Formats: sequence, C-alpha cells, structure tokens
Amino acid sequence: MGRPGPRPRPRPGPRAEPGRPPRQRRTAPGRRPGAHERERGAATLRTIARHGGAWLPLIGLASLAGTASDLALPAVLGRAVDAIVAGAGSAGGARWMEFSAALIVLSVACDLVVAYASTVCVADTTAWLRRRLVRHLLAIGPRGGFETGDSVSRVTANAADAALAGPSLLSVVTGVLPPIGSLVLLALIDPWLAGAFLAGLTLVAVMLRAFARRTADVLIRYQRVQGRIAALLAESLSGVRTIAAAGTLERETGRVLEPLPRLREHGARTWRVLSRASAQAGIVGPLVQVAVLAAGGLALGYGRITAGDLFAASRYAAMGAGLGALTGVIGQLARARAGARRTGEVLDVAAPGYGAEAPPEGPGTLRFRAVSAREGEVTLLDSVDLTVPGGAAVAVVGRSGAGKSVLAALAARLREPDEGEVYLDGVPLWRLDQGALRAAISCAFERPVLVGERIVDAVGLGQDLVSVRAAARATHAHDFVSRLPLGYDTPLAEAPMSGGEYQRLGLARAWRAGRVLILDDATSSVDIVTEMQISRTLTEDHGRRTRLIVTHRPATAARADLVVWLEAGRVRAVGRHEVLWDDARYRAVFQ
Ligand SMILES: Nc1ncnc2c1ncn2[C@@H]1O[C@H](COP(=O)(O)OP(=O)(O)OP(=O)(O)O)[C@@H](O)[C@H]1O
Repeated sequence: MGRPGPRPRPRPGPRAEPGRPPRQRRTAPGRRPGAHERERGAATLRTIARHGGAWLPLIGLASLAGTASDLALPAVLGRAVDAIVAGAGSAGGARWMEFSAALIVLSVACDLVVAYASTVCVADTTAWLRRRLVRHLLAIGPRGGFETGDSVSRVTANAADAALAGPSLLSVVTGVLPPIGSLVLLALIDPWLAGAFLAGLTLVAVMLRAFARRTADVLIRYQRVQGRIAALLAESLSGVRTIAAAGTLERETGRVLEPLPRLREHGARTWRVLSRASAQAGIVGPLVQVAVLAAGGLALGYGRITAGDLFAASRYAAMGAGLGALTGVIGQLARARAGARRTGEVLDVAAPGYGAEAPPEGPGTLRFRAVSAREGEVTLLDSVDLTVPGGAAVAVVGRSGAGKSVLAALAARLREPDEGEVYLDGVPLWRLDQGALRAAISCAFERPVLVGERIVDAVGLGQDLVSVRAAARATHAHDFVSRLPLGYDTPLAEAPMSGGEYQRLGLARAWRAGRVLILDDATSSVDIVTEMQISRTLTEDHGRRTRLIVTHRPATAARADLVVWLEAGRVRAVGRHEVLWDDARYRAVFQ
C-alpha cells in the first residue's frame, strides 16, 4: 500500500471526522424548517441569484433607469402644469411636455429590457440549476433518501421557482426605491408632505413584512405537499401492474390523492394572505394619498407650494404608497425562497468524494476493518472484520434481513461505512479515483434497472459490441438477445424480457469488472439450469477476479471457495460450505 495521499475534500457537513467522508443529514420532508434550514435556504438563494451573472447588472441598471424616470416624471409634469398655469406660453409648456414624453419612452424601454433580460436570466438559471440537481441526485444516489416523484418535482417545478431568485431580489431592491425616492422628493417640495407620507409608509412597511413572512411559510408547505403527491404517484405508477392485478384502483387513487385536502388548505391560505395584503393596500394606499393631499392643500393655501408642486406631490403619494407592485415582487421572491429551500435540501446532501488514486497491483482483495453501518438508530452491520481473498469466489449467506445487501453495497462503495473502513488491495475505497473504482468493482443486482436506448447501450455503457457480446455469452444472455429481431440493437422499450432474462442482462453489464464482481442475489430469478451454467462460468473465472456472491441457494454456496455467514448484522462464521453445513443453524439459513 502506498503512502496515504491527501483525502478528497468532502463537502462541509455536520460530521467530518477524520478518516472517512462525512454523512449529511437533510430536513425531513414535511418537517417545519428551523432557523438553520432557513439560513441554508437563504445561502442557496444567494448562490442561485449570483448565477444570473451578466444579466443581473443589466436588469439592475434598467430597473434603476426606469425608476429614476418614473420618479422624475411627476416633477417634470408638475413643471409643465406650472408653465401652463403661469401662462408662460406654449413653448415653455411644450418643452416640459416633450421632456415628459421622453421620460415615458425611457420608462417603457427600461421595462422592456427588464422583462426580456429577466426572462432569459430565469431560463438560463433554471437550466443550470436543473443540470446541477440531476447530476447531484444521480451522484448521491440512495444516500439522499429522496422519493422519485418528490425528486422530479424539485428538479422541475421547484428549480423553476428558485431560478426567479436573482431578478426577484433585484425587483425588491428596486421596488423600494420609488417609496424612498418619493419621500425624498416630497421632502424637497415641503417637509409636512414628507411627514404625512412617512406615517403612511411605516404602516405599509409593517404590512409588507408580515406579508413576506406569511407567503414564504405557506408556499414552502404547499410545495412540500405537491412533492408528496408526486412521490406517491411515482410509487403507484411503478407498481401499476400490481394495482391492476389486485383490483385496487380506487384505493390507490385515494392513497395518491390523500394529501389533496392539505394542498387545498395551503392554496386557500395563500389566497387569504394575498387577498388580505390587497385589501390592506386598498385601504392604506388611498389613506396615504389623502393625508399627503390634505397637507399639500394646506401648504398650497399658505402659498408654500405651487399648483404644480401639489400635482407632483399627488403623483409621488400614489407611486410611493402603491402596495400592488411590491406585493407582486415580494410574492415572487417568496416563491424563489421556497424553491431555493427545496432545491437546497438536495444540494446540501454530500455527494461521495473520490480520491485520485488507482488501485495498486493486486488480486482484488477486499478487507472490511471494524465496519459498521447504521440507519438512524438501527445498526445494520456491526463491527464487521472480514477479508475476502483476492481471486476467490466468496458466497455471502444469511437469513433475510441479515445485512447481506448492506455488506455488498459497502464493498462496492454504494454506501459509506458509519465506522471502519473498506479496502481494495490495501487502499481505502474512498481514496480511489471514481473511474478506477468503477472499472475495478462492478455490481449486479436482484432487480437491475437497465438504462439506455438499446440493449447494447444498456449492457455496454459505452463498450463496443464485441465486449458486449462476450459479456452476454458469459452470462447466458446472448441466445435470447440474438433471437430478438434487432438483436443487440433492439430498443429496450421493445424488448420483451422475463425477470430472469432481465437479470442476465444486468449480470452482463457488471461482467466488465476488472477485479471484483459483486452479485447481490443477481441470479435469483434465473431458472436452475441457467443458474448452474452461470455459476460454473463464475467458478471457471477462478483467480481472475474476486467474486462476492450474495445467495440464498446452498448449491451456489457449495461451489464457492469460502462462505461468509451473516446473522443480524454480524459475521457469524467464515468457512467452507461443507464444514459449516454440520451446524444445524447454518442449514436452517437455507430452509
Ligand atoms: N436504507 C435503509 N434504511 C433502513 N433500513 C435498511 C436500509 N437498508 C437496509 N435496511 C435494513 O437492514 C437490514 C439488512 O438489510 P439487507 O437488505 O442487507 O438484508 P439482506 O440480508 O440482504 O436480506 P434479503 O436476503 O432479504 O435480501 C434489514 O432489516 C433492512 O430492513
């Protein structure tokens, strides 16, 4: 074994003890997020917002220019009114009117730029975020514990909402400028006007704060229930044949739609929050305007301001107190925040880190040193010390639930040990380069899922047809594939396959293993004769690769060089099958 190199830097997580990559926890779906989750959600929101890149400065500048022209317009119109009232002649009034027209054109142009740039920015960010999520979900695999439908809803709907982050944050910032600008400009016209306006503005600010908090809270609950329905639907669709066979269509429909009342409740709450904000806006807005106009009327009476000033003040009061626009952008920001929290929950789960090492020359010896695996409080494997000799065929047996699949997953680094270490030819698995690890160790499962367009893609995963055929011959899949009209080019969706045939293709896919081939009940659906043939092929493979074979069949255990007998997450014994067979409890494992 070479000198240990630097360990790949894992993503920060709650546990980063030296010696093994950290496991991360995530917010349990449905649980109300605490301050920590909200903080992480805010951090995700900022990361997503920053992705807007070049579009955000453009949106910001256009919004600022639009706001400036909106703020200048009442003052300019006021000057036009004063020019007309003073009878300064059509030329003075006309000049102010032209200026006003130019400001209106500028404002419309800015709105167009903001709308276009925001659309492109959101589309870009959505695509980027979806790519990140898909890659990350596939990288973390079952570690994340996200249900299929829920993951789909996070990648589709929630990512699109989260992508609103940049433009909606900017909209909020630029949205508060008109009230602030109005306040300053009113103060310039007359301090009393600003005083009346400020009193109303404080009320508006309190209402907006409550609106923002309530909306974000309701939206996250709504999205969670949506995700739950999606998860239940995906689960049902994957078992659609069973449902049809059992005649439980009605019951299943009820089960999938069971959260619907909660969705309706959250939808109704969203509507109530929005309608309350609109009603408050409907009352406070005109009140602020009336207060400013009353103060303005008095100021005009005392001769402190002109008629044009009063006109401008009325426009500023309307612009600054208009809650409608701000409730819209705050609602959008709340959607982005909820989406960011849901997508952040996925991105916060640490993907396994890989090292940069290739395994040293070796026969494919696997060593488990004090390996434990847990799920919550439950111990699945307890301090397993085990050496699987390089080149040997080793059967793993035990009663159902003994921990055989967990052991197989640890051997392939499909899960991380909670304690201890797994080594391949003396090197901890986490230190191996991802490509080298996958080239060295392959897995075949009881229920393989074949992915790809055609059979050759699903089995070969990029290998040429010659290698695919060789693997299919070795695993007794070649005959039935050859009988298909398009052979290896048959689209998977059009290839009628039995469970055993499917398993043989899964086995053929794993056959590429350079050093260790792990079979987790991978021939359980194959008929006895074919299984014996596969088993013989595996035995003939002697010395070339290590084979770890999880099995329930005594014949397979008998052909193995060594048997590992697991019981309740512990190694009960290791030895030859014929020796272990003397023990009645060992024999009982196969009954
Ligand atoms: N992700 C998980 N979360 C919770 N419990 C788990 C998880 N994976 C496995 N277990 C539990 O760990 C125990 C061992 O599971 P494992 O699949 O390794 O059993 P097994 O020996 O392969 O059984 P079988 O022969 O039935 O396939 C079982 O009790 C199982 O319920």
